[in-house]
Amino acid sequence: MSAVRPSRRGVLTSAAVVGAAGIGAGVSAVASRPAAAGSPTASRTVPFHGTRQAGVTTPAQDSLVFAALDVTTKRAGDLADVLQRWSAAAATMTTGVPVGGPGGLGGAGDEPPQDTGEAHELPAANLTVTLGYGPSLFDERFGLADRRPAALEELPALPGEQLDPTKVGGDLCLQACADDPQVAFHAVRNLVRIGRGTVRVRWMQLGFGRTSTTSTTQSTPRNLMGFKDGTANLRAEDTADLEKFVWVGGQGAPAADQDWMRGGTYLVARRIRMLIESWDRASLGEQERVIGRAKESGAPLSGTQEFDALDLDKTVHGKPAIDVAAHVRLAAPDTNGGVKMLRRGYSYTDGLDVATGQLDAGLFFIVFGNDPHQQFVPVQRRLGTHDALTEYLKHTGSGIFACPPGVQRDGAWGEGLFI
Ligand SMILES: C=CC1=C(C)c2cc3[nH]c(cc4nc(cc5[nH]c(cc1n2)c(C)c5CCC(=O)O)C(CCC(=O)O)=C4C)c(C)c3C=C
Ligand SMILES: [Fe+2]
Repeated sequence: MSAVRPSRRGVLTSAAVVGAAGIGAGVSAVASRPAAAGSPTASRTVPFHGTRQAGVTTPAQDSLVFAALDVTTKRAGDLADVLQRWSAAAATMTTGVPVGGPGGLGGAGDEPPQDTGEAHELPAANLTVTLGYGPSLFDERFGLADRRPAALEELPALPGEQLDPTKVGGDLCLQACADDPQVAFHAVRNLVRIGRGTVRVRWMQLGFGRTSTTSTTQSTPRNLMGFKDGTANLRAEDTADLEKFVWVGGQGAPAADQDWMRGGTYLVARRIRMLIESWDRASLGEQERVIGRAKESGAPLSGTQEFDALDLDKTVHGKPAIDVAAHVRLAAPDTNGGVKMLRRGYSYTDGLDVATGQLDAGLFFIVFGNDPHQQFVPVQRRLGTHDALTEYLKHTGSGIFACPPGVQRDGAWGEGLFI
């Protein structure tokens, strides 16, 4: 019998998780169930309750299930009820326990069990569930028009995007992340089931590998272009920058214009298809010029080590070491008025695009910030116009959501708005 060796990424993540206990929406080392063999991180739990929602600064887990939903009722009370039931179910599932408690898979033989069952005996796998409200939730249906924060405005049309109308918007979003894809899927599936009759899924995206680092304890993963992604990201340990750029009303950030959003953040999601076949035909030199970093080491083309700072003024044989159209030059805070963001995206594939015979795969880009129209939007405008990477990308899905602050132990999602 061959022993199953934990993957290198798994080992690193495990160490990371232990080291990161207490950071941000802290990861607790309390195991709710025995860890599955060969799965060193799987028994870890991330507390659902706290001052911040989990799933923002939590060390990025391996898998994502993202769902945008529409509210199908006009009764605010029905939605409040679902949000309360969602809070209880999410709190339970994040400890590795079925919806409805330890007996949630059983019950009366003539009724469906409270829990669908596919995560039974799987560990909690660092499951986090993060809720967001879309701008459309603040239309006339629930009388919330004057409660919409100014920053929660629909994204404008952006250069070069080719959005699929079936992958845009949503009244609500649920971001479930876990180190086991079945645990993440189980969470969204059960919440959708609880919401039946009040909410319905508008669009959904599965992600299978993190493309960012959100803690100094994590190693840098690679995206589907084969490049290290997340090197220059904001991290849970960058507390002053998180206050300034991520948390609404944080120190050094603009004041919150709605009390219910203080301590929350905004999530922008972009489904970005990579034109993988073209990329794979590009030479190594061209790929590195386009990104502005070396493929193997991840070092900026102006340096030698992954974490060397970008030197945008350095020239080699009279030419900029980092090309004028390189992605990192055009995305860097130094060339964008100092703007920073917390990237927390995932690789995705939806198999074959039968219309073209090419792979439908790329990056499900998720970014958190306290003022997306001054952060994501201007940077993306610039990238969409000048970035050499744009030739290899197609933005096909999009959404913006306000993620309220965390839920206290005796509280529920929807507080300050519906409850
Ligand atoms: C609007 C913001 C951004 C989008 C959209 C975006 C898409 C995107 N990025 C990569 C690959 C890499 N990005 C890298 C760095 C990087 N990207 C952004 C912003 C967006 N990227 C920022 C702010 C940065 C950091 C720049 C800096 O300060 O140096 C890198 C380099 C490694 C890293 O620092 O993370 C890669 C690689 C892809 C493939 C992509 C769309 C599919
Ligand atoms: Fe990028």
